[in-house]
Amino acid sequence: MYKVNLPLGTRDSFGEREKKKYYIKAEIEKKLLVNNFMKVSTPLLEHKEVFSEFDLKQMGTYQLLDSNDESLILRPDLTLPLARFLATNNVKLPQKFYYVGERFKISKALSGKYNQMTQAGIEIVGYPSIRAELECMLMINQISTEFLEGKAQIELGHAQFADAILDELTQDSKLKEKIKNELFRKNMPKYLAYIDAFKDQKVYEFLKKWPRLFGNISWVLRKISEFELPIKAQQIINQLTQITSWLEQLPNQKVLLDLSVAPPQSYYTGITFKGFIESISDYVFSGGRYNQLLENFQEQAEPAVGMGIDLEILADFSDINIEQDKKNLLYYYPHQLGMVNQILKKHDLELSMENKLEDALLVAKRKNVELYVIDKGGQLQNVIEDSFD
Ligand SMILES: N[C@@H](Cc1c[nH]c[nH+]1)C(=O)O
Repeated sequence: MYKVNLPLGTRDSFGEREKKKYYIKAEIEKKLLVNNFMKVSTPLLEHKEVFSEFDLKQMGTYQLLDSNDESLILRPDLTLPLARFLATNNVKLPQKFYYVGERFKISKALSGKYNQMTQAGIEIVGYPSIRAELECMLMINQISTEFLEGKAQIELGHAQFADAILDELTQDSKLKEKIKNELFRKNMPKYLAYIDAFKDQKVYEFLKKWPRLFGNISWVLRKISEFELPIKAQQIINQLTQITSWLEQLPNQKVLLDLSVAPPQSYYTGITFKGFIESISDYVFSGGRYNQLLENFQEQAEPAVGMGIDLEILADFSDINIEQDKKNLLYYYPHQLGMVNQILKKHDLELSMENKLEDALLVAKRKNVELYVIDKGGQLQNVIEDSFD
């Protein structure tokens, strides 16, 4: 017997779930194509170096060897392959791109998570304007409204906020990393021990409150206004305050702010955002600005903003109902195949699979649809049950 069980962390997806996923994917793609996003498909496999940005072991990537014993990676992320693509193809910038594809990460055993996920994503490259971030957030709001009953909340952050605070305190980059680490993990005892060194400084009051500065946006902004921050940090706060006031105009959109969280990806350099629904821990949307990333692949940096959209979560948690019209059936004889071909161009019919007309009729009755046959003149005839009596 062949082995029939699947590798750990993988699954078959089929039937209603797969239909829902396909529908959502198609709707998102349609929206992006009409908005002039260019579709890009890159391979599942890339050279290891494309992901130098990541700690591949910690991330849990699949590594394979090609015929030259060279390490290849099953992509854990689709933004880095797109950056590699831009450096190797002469595509005109600025430009908006999108992709839909599989990504792979080995999750912890028994975590209940899958190692292969379909992700859609957009990358808006070459535009320094805040309009790039706003377009992503508008899209989160629209997808949430269409597929998640408006339940997705947006959580804003900034990849440089922590450095903007810590750069004013110390030049010791190792210490800065340690403080950030404990702050992001909300490990209070260790965090407090590290910041003790700055007890005599004005910013110490802020440092003590920092790990708790997340949640309702007006609450966080009110709290933070009690402190005098370094100029760069204050500029970030001003920018986030401004964006928040714009986001308030989106229908039904809850917005949160987290100033003590690690940026979702190491390559972000500016505003970051995640979209989540309350009942689940994984994010449906995750993105941010990454102005330096392209410099790793080519000479010139490019301003860029992008986000990933988790199609698995959308398929699992969307309650859209994909109503399918019931199709009437066509019973035909194999020698009528040419006529069938003509008829299907004009009529929306499903072909009966039964060999016998009476069986086809039984199926049609069970499905509560009409049954048609093709008469000698090539015309459709509705089959009336009495004809069998
Ligand atoms: N690649 C990121 C999402 C993203 C796209 N563009 C920028 N960020 C992720 O998977 O989290």
